[in-house]
Amino acid sequence: MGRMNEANQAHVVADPWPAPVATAPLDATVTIPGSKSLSNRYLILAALGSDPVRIRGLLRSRDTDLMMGALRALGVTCEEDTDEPTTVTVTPPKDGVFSGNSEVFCGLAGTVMRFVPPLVLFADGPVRFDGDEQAYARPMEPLLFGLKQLGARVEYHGERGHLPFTVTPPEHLGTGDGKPVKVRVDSSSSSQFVSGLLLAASRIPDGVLLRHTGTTLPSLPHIRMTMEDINVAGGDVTMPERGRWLVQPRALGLPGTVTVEPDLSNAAPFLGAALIAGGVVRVPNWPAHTTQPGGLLPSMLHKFGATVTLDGDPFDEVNDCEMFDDDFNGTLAVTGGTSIRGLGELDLSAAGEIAPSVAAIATLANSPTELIGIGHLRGHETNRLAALVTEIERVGARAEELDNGIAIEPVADDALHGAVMESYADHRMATFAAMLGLRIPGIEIKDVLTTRKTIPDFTGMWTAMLAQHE
Ligand SMILES: O=C(O)C1=C[C@@H](OP(=O)(O)O)[C@@H](O)[C@H](O)C1
Ligand SMILES: C=C(OP(=O)(O)O)C(=O)O
Repeated sequence: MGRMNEANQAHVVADPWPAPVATAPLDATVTIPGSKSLSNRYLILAALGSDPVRIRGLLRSRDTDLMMGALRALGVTCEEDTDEPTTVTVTPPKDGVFSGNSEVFCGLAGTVMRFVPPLVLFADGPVRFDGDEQAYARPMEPLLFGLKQLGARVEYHGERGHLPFTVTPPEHLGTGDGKPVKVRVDSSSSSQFVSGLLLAASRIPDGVLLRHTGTTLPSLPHIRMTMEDINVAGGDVTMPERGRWLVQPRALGLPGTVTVEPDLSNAAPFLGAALIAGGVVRVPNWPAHTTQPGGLLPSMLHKFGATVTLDGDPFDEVNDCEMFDDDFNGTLAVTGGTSIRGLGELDLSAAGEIAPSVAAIATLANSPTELIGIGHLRGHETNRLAALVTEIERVGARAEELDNGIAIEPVADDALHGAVMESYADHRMATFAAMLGLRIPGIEIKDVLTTRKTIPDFTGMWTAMLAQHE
């Protein structure tokens, strides 16, 4: 049975949270917890190795607790340091074989439901996967189709192509003829199908040749992150052309200690606050080189009208990555101007997960913004395009759903008004509402604790940021 712990429960629903209004320009420094995407990749790669790996700066939130719960169900040990819960040592099963006849609970975590099923290829029996009821709507079929091409059997217990399901490992792995297994999947509804298959592929004898068959491919930085992390773990994965990956068979092993970067997508609401409330917000430990899509934020915030510096150097220079060593970390500082410029058309296909934060800034801009390339957000924690339109209109601004995105038309500040806003069990819809609340009095957010999906204490961090002002 999957472990019943706090992560297995969606969250405790309390009264709506009155979002604080910024009464003075900010002058805040905000330390952002570890990246969800890097934390959960390191946990998977450590589980696929043969020696213990110490992960420092691990995000401790619902999605990473669910990942550790999933790995424990498969026979992996995840042990947190007694005095530092963000340091966790992962020890893979002795013989590299994961425990079958087990159950994994995915909650609403895309990284758990897409990265863990491929581990069943190396298990000694079937594994049943389940999650929050809301997770039943999220697309799964392309990943499971990929696993079938690698020899696994899949049985659906509800709707075909969705949670809950059981994966049974194949009797033999690989082609046996010295050639990589050819796998074709349509990853247009989530990059996580490609990432999940790549993470496991190094352990398939003779390797894997993976091809994406769809016309669009979202979140390419997240796929590059997967490739980089696999290669850091001693793997050999290349992308000879866009939409095609070759994974050589390799024994994986992360370095003995790895350190997780701050979650740059979770930095977005805080940095965006500088534009909305005015003043300056600083985020320490900002990596000059990163595969996180949040690395696109400095240039985006600059276009919205912010002044952006890294360790005091102006944005134009910090954008020139040649200036910095690979492991350079600096303090990113974002200073708001007198008004926010709308961006016209902005393609967010590379960074869909920051769309709600970008939408909040665009709602308070002085001209329209169209966010495009994000049709796949309909399959995120909730249908984010529909949710954003509803919530933007709820406070009196105008928005429209497009085929592949959302058009936002700001209105005069005095046409905006407070409201009790829905969060749809979606951490980013809750932080979106908090951003609007900085400028619109009377916003209350239902179920704000849903932010625990990726931030352990969002309301505490938000209140502390507002307490630091000019
Ligand atoms: O691989 C990852 O860690 C992620 C990939 C993206 O998924 P999609 O490609 O489904 O948007 C992103 O939105 C998600 O938050 C995290
Ligand atoms: C889409 C997201 O999450 P998930 O990893 O559950 O897909 C997100 O965090 O914005």
